[in-house]
Amino acid sequence: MARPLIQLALDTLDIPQTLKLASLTAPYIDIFEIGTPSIKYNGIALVKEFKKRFPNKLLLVDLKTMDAGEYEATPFFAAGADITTVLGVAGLATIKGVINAANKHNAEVQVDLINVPDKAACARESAKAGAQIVGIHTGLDAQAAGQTPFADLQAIAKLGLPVRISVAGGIKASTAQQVVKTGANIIVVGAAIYGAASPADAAREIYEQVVAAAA
Ligand SMILES: O=C([C@H](O)CO)[C@H](O)[C@H](O)COP(=O)(O)O
Repeated sequence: MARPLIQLALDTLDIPQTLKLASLTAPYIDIFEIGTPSIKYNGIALVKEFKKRFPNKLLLVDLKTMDAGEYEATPFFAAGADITTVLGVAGLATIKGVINAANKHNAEVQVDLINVPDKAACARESAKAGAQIVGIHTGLDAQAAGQTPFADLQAIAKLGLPVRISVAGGIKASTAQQVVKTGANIIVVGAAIYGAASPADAAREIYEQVVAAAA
């Protein structure tokens, strides 16, 4: 099996701290994600800064677009985003708008299935519309209420759709192998790395778990 990619969700608001985290963990990370709180707080300048500092990494900007898909996503692709996210609950017109923007910039779209009632239907429609990635996502607030992404990941993986599957929601070293074996192509990790005493060690441990599971 090809090794799934590891995505670091950078949800910290402080720019120097964010860039330091990225530098410390870079050997083990394939995709840097500028998290939703950070992109709202810091804006598009941070996208340009990341592209300049980490030209060899993929960059996902977690816009979680809800409306005006093409209009909102276009400047972020133009600034260097390789992937942006659009909410599944936004509906197909908005999803298609972000796909149009991505296609014009040779970039990709992730449809985030957070809080989508019928995730299978949304994943099918997103794949048909040309999205490259669907995201199984238990958000931070849902995690605090005890929810996990594992059952949804299993259900979507079973569909065998022509999209890559990303999984996010409290993933850590002890659950990394499980999500790889269930069929995730992109493993998103936030708090388990940025909240660790040693983010570099935490990232390396997750990398080793993903490599082992994919072997
Ligand atoms: O997307 C996220 C969340 O909605 C805040 O923007 C997180 O980045 C994502 O859930 C990954 O973080 P962890 O759950 O802490 O691993």
